[in-house]
Amino acid sequence: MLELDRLALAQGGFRLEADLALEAGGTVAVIGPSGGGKSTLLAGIAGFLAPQAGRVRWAGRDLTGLVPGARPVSVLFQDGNLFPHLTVAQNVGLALGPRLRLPAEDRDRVEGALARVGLSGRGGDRPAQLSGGQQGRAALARVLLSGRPVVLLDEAFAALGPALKDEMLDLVAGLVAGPERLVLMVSHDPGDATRIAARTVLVAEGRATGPFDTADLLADPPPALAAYLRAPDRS
Ligand SMILES: Nc1ncnc2c1ncn2[C@@H]1O[C@H](COP(=O)(O)OP(=O)(O)OP(=O)(O)O)[C@@H](O)[C@H]1O
Repeated sequence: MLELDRLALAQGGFRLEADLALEAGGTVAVIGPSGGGKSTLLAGIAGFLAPQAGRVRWAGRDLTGLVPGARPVSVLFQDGNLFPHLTVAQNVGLALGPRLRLPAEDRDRVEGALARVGLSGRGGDRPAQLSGGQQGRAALARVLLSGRPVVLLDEAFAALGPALKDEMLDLVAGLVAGPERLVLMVSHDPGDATRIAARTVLVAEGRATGPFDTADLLADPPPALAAYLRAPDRS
């Protein structure tokens, strides 16, 4: 379980409070108005942003004082998930540590992770030789190989076309979001939440609240979310 215990996060003059708990297993969508604090929330969980108050716990372990690399957390952003000068295999292998020359056993594990995301035999390529969707798959392979149970996706697939994005979401639901893991997915598209996230956290008006049943929340949204969902351009 991920616990955000009376957490208070601040960026400049912006302040976000969160006091909620999320059971492991499956995907939780994070939705809310632009500038509402979704990325701030993920930064607080990942450890990029130290809280003003409160604790972050995973499986009962207090993560609050830990640097990002020491947390059981993987993060995927919209861009910049792969180092362009490294091969795909080296990028994926970073999940096992900072070494670029991996022992044979680890090379096998990298190849196994690539196979799971449909990239068998592409380990020697550079990221630029892969399509956008394939780059997303390679980043997911690194998440899988890292074995870190909390996976944060911050608009990770927003740049992909609708069909490719759905493919990536299904890959997340099928491969990443196992019973021991928790995937938190920021998205501007309520359809993403409906597709793979049974639960949703709402981030609006300075608070992260929930989790709510996704279908219930979208069927009867509170005013701040309703106004956002009605907006013609939610990006
Ligand atoms: N580095 C920063 N310094 C000062 N203020 C910041 C910083 N980063 C974010 N903010 C402010 O914090 C607030 C929340 O931003 P955040 O990026 O968390 O929102 P968001 O919900 O992820 O937005 P979007 O959906 O547009 O990506 C905004 O008002 C933003 O201007």
